[in-house]
Amino acid sequence: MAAPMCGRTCKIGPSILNADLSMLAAECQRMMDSGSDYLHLDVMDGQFVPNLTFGHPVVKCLRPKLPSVFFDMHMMVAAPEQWVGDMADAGADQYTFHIETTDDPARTIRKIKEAGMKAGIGIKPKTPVHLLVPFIDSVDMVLIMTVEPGFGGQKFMADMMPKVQFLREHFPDINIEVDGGVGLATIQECAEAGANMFVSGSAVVNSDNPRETIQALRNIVAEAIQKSQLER
Ligand SMILES: O=C(CO)[C@@H](O)[C@H](O)COP(=O)(O)O
Ligand SMILES: [Fe+2]
Repeated sequence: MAAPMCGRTCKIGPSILNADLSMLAAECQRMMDSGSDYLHLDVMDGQFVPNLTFGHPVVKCLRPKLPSVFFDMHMMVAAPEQWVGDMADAGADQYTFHIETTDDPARTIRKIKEAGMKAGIGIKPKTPVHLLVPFIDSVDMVLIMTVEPGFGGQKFMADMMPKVQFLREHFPDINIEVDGGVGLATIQECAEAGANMFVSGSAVVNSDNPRETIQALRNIVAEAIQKSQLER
């Protein structure tokens, strides 16, 4: 299962955005049966991103069918504080908002934690990584988007890796999640840069053998960690 990275475990969390959403619960179960560590659920409101997916009512239906699965909510919404209570009640475990959507990230983080969820903070490709620094110590995870948020199946943006490197160098023990275009051809550079939580959507959901793909992703990450440790 998950491998250690700089004191943090490495985890693979499929995004089900490009799954058959008419069979969402079954698709989520299929991903977990294939060896995933958690599920990354993309919530889009059509305002922050030009796409619309689902909200807390769907999460509320999923939770009893997947009682022990970690739900990593990627909240691509213009008003993240509006949905904190509903998502917590629905059974979300982690609530990741985008720093671009709030005038007071510290207040947003506080509200998420008061609701009993882990807090994640994310940035879009054009947002500089230094804006995250004041909040790193109060969140459970940082999300570095490696595509422009809104859709699955986009091309990985390798020029986001310096953001991951910066964070890992300055904050060796935080959870750093990468999200967007992460697959067999791109996960190595994510791991080498220092990410330890890997969202992979199309690469896993559309795979003929998701279990094999997830295991291959894990192997690439493990090799990258070993290589980086040997080079120290
Ligand atoms: O948040 C998003 C897109 O906005 C991601 O979670 C994607 O859904 C990941 O899918 P792939 O790029 O891996 O296909
Ligand atoms: Fe996402």
